[in-house]
Amino acid sequence: MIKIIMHGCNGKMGQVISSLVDDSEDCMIAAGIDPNVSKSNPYPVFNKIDDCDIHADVIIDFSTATAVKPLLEYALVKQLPVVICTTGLSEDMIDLIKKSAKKIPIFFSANMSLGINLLISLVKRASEILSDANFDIEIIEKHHNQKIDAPSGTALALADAINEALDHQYTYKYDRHSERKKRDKKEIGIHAVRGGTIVGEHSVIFAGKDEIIELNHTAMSKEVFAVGALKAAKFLAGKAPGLYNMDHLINQ
Ligand SMILES: NC(=O)C1=CN([C@@H]2O[C@H](COP(=O)(O)OP(=O)(O)OC[C@H]3O[C@@H](n4cnc5c(N)ncnc54)[C@H](OP(=O)(O)O)[C@@H]3O)[C@@H](O)[C@H]2O)C=CC1
Ligand SMILES: O=C(O)C1=N[C@H](C(=O)O)C[C@H](O)C1
Repeated sequence: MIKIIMHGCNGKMGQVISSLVDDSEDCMIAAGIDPNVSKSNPYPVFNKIDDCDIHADVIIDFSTATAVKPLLEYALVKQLPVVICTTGLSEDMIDLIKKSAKKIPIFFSANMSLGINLLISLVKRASEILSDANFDIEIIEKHHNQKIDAPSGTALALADAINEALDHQYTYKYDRHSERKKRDKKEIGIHAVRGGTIVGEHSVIFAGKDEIIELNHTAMSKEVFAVGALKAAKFLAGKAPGLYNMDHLINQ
C-alpha cells in the first residue's frame, strides 16, 4: 500500500486524485496539504507542508508555483520522492528541481496525460521535416477560466521539444499584441485562450505555402492527468534519486 501526501489536496486536481484513490486498493492518501481547510477530508489536512508529521512514501503536487520551493525543502529533509505537476514555474525553480533531483527522486511533467507525450514526439518529427520546407510553427492552447498561468506548461514543453529538435535556433513569440512587423522565420508563436470549463486543448500548427498541418490534443476530463500522476507516484516510490518524466514511465 503506497502512502501519499497530496500537496494541494483541496484544489481541482487534488480532489480528482482523492476520489480516484478512494477506489484504489494499492494506494491511500496519508495526509493532505492545502491552505484551504474548509472542506472535510477523510485524511488529516495541514495548511503548510512544514506542519505535516505524517509518514508517507511519496508526495504528489498539484498546487501553485510559489508552493514548490517549500515543498522541495521538505522533501529533501524527509528524503521523500515527489511528483511535481504544478506549472507556471520560473527558470530558477526548474533549476532547483533539477538540483534537488540529485538527492531525491523527482518526477516532473507539465502534462501527465499519455496523449500529450505522444504529441510531443510527433511534433518533434514534424518540425524536423517541415522547418526545412519553410513551414511556420504556432502553438495555441485553450484552458478553463480558473487557470492562473499562461501560456500553459504544456505549450512551453511543446515549444521546448520543437526547439530542441531544431537545434535551439528558434525564439518564442507570446501573442502578437502591439506587433507592427511580419513574423520572423525562426520563431514559435505561442497563444493562450481562457474560457469556461475547457479542460485543456493544445494545437501545433505547421503553416506552409498553400498547405497546413495541425496536430491537436484535447483532454476530455481532469481524470487523465490524475491517472497519470498516480501511475507516476507508484513508479517513483522506492526509485533512486534522479529526474524522471513521462518517457521513463512509458518505457519502463
Ligand atoms: N501536470 C499536469 O498534468 C497538470 C498540471 N496542472 C497544474 O497543477 C496546478 C494545480 O491545478 P488545479 O488543481 O487546477 O488548481 P487549483 O487552484 O484548483 O488547486 C491548487 C490548490 O493548491 C492550493 N495551494 C495554494 N498554496 C498552497 C501551498 N502553499 N501548499 C499546498 N497547497 C497550496 C490552493 O489553495 P488556495 O485555492 O486556497 O490558494 C488550491 O487548493 C496548476 O499549476 C496547474 O496548471 C493541472 C492539471 C494537470
Ligand atoms: O491548469 C490546468 O488545468 C492544466 N495545466 C497544465 C498545463 O499548464 O499545461 C496541464 C493541463 O493542460 C491542464
